[in-house]
Amino acid sequence: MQTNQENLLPFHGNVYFFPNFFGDEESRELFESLYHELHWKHKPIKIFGKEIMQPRLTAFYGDPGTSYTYSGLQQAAIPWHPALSGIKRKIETACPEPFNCVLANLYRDGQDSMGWHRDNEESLGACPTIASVSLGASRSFQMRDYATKSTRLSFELGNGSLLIMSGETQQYWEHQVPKSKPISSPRINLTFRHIMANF
Ligand SMILES: O=C(O)CCC(=O)C(=O)O
Ligand SMILES: [Fe+2]
Repeated sequence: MQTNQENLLPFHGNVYFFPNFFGDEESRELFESLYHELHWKHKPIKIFGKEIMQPRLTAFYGDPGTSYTYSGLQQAAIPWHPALSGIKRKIETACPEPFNCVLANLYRDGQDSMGWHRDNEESLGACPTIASVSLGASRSFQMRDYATKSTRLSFELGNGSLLIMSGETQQYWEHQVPKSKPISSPRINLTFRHIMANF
């Protein structure tokens, strides 16, 4: 990705952060329409062969024929919601990538979370660019070196922020959104991705 932004990773990969990519008012309106209009589902994932419910709700949107498999869960894309395609167009001004889908996560409150993982599915290619938009409650997004589990970084992903991960990030770094007891309001996160054909 071409940008004048500072790379926030110290080595192996690139992370760029735009704290106010969407204005407060616009972000609040987007949150309301996505919260009420996306087809949120509570789905299981397979971990070591065992099915467990994800600690959050999800929805997967994208171009016709796009499907995404992760942690034993296959999802076919629902056709773009107009609010999601509007957000995608705006992101593409900062990050001109051919995104063809978006995985939406709804963290209902601070009890919802996402554990340590890498977005390194083969269908994303070797060096995927992932654009992550946050709306609603602010949550911390932590990263650490995958091999050593050290060099921890933490970013506060507030309402209207955009975080872009690119280059070797998904090979060398893992990330999570930990639980946060005091948070009682919801957060929506949208990760725009490009899934290659034939997966
Ligand atoms: O909620 C977030 O900020 C992260 C979401 C994420 O890591 C993912 O969808 O793979
Ligand atoms: Fe992720």
